[in-house]
Amino acid sequence: MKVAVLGAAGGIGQALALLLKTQLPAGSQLSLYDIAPVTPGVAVDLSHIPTAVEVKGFAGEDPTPALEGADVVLISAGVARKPGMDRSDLFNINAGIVRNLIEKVAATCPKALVGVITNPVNTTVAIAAEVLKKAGVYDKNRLFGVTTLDVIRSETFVAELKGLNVADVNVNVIGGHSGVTILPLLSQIEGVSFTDEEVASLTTRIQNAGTEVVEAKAGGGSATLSMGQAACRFGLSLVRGLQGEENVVECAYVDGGSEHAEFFAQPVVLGKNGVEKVLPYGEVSAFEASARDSMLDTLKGDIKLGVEFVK
Ligand SMILES: NC(=O)C1=CN([C@@H]2O[C@H](COP(=O)(O)OP(=O)(O)OC[C@H]3O[C@@H](n4cnc5c(N)ncnc54)[C@H](O)[C@@H]3O)[C@@H](O)[C@H]2O)C=CC1
Ligand SMILES: O=C([O-])CC(=O)C(=O)O
Repeated sequence: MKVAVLGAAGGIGQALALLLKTQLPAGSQLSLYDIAPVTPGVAVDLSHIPTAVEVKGFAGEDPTPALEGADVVLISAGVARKPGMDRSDLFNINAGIVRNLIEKVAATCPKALVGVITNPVNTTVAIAAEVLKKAGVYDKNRLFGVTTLDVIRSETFVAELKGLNVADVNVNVIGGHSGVTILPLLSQIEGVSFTDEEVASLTTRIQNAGTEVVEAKAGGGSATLSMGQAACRFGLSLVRGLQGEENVVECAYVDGGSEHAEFFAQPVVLGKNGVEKVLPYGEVSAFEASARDSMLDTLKGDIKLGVEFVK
């Protein structure tokens, strides 16, 4: 199994690479690429950790050598937010970065499962899809916006609030990955009840959790360590699916035939070809139905921006 990380010298990339070096199945290859010249050094550094995962690092303008033979590609290349910025403020720089990297994916490893972390995810995934379509290699089951950070945050915050063992808490988060498009389905959590005030404040906290980190880091970037963990969880789930494990389920932002929007985050079963099945997200409360319906204009606008960028 070969996993490539693009943006591997960055805050997320290095955390993710470390976790993958220690957690990928024995015999895997980890391929690290970033424009930063330090990247081969990051790979040498990681290669001294005694696990049966081979690490190689590549720097420079062309990601092709890093992508050859990749089964999974995780992309965190791009710029991160500073206080006062919205995720959509990253579009001007990150749209072009994602487009260029996906062009190389299309040419080098078109069958790879691709997880896009780079913000604004609602838009960069639409860009990736359009680039893959242009190249004639688009397979909607192989492209994912990584929204796992919203899931692990929801699980953490719910467990804290209710005094639960976080390992027992599972939360589906649907929609997209910014502001009001992030919708945790708190009403579905088994054995837990919330007051209306708790639902409203917890939902807002989960939607603004990225900003919470951006402000706390005071100009030093956005979430990197929790995102490294989230991306590792998602990447390992992609690998487990590819290896034929059954019942691997994650929420992800996919082109899954949703009635709501062209791309929509919801639970999917992962398998040998990526998305094996899109699962219904189940019953929602009146609060959640209203939040879902009122996010759709924003989400569709974000998607349209990505489609138009490539056209
Ligand atoms: N999906 C999600 O839940 C989350 C997404 N993010 C996003 O992830 C992205 C990366 O964040 P960080 O790692 O904190 O940023 P960072 O600035 O620490 O790292 C980004 C890396 O990308 C590299 N890079 C820039 N252009 C490149 C290119 N053309 N090819 C290859 N590498 C390139 C840079 O050299 C740098 O090493 C940001 O867009 C951020 O908003 C951050 C947190 C959560
Ligand atoms: O908020 C940001 O800019 C980074 C991000 O996507 C998150 O932490 O959820």
